[in-house]
Amino acid sequence: MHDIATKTRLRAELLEKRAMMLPGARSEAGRAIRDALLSVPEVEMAGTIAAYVSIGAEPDTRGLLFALWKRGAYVLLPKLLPDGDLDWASYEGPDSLAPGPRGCLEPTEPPRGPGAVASADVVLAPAVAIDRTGMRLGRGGGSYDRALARVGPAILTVGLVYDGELVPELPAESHDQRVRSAVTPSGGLLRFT
Ligand SMILES: Nc1nc2c(c(=O)[nH]1)N(C=O)[C@@H](CNc1ccc(C(=O)N[C@@H](CCC(=O)O)C(=O)O)cc1)CN2
Ligand SMILES: Nc1ncnc2c1ncn2[C@@H]1O[C@H](COP(=O)(O)OP(=O)(O)OP(=O)(O)O)[C@@H](O)[C@H]1O
Repeated sequence: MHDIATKTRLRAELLEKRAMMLPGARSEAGRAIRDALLSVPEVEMAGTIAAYVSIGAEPDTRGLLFALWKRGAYVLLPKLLPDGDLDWASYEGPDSLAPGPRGCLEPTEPPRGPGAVASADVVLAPAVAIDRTGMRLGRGGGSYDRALARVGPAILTVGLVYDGELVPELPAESHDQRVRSAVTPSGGLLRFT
């Protein structure tokens, strides 16, 4: 199979493009994505939302996290486990974060276990690219493949990407989990199902 090599190459190309973005692009994209997500009905209704703290050149999620928290939603954030799986703990504002592995900012609240993601009404996932079927390319740890496999079939899952990262087709391996929607700064929420 060439799929793994294709994914590795695509991931490197797309991350290189992100690294060349102008200063301000991350926060501008983050604001557009925040505004789009805050008006999605499932997000407006959600009691619990699984999200993540952006790192590197990802679209900035910090304003979104703050807005969700201020609105009274229970926000769960991932903590990377040594085997690549994700544990989850609650966000209690910007001061409830501390540096974790791989450049991540992680919640300092007590972890609730890898199964806690199943209690979320909406799950937001980082992505490097998403295709027209919802297939998602991540950082290559398989962390979100494992987390998304625990999420019920009726739950809205959303991949967050820049405009140019919605691509026609990504290679799919058997363990890959699709997201049910993607959000981009210019396109807003795009549902796949
Ligand atoms: N913001 C964010 N949080 C996340 C993820 C993610 O992709 N993004 N993860 C998704 O599974 C999990 C953590 N897994 C990660 C795997 C690899 C790297 C990584 O390659 N880090 C770079 C530095 C960051 C950058 O500059 O882009 C590195 O180590 O070189 C980061 C997180 C859970 N939390
Ligand atoms: N359920 C699982 N249990 C253990 N390992 C897994 C599981 N799912 C995927 N993996 C492993 O994770 C590795 C990376 O897979 P892949 O390239 O699809 O990650 P990704 O979706 O890009 O990354 P991520 O989900 O962390 O953002 C693969 O080697 C795969 O074997």
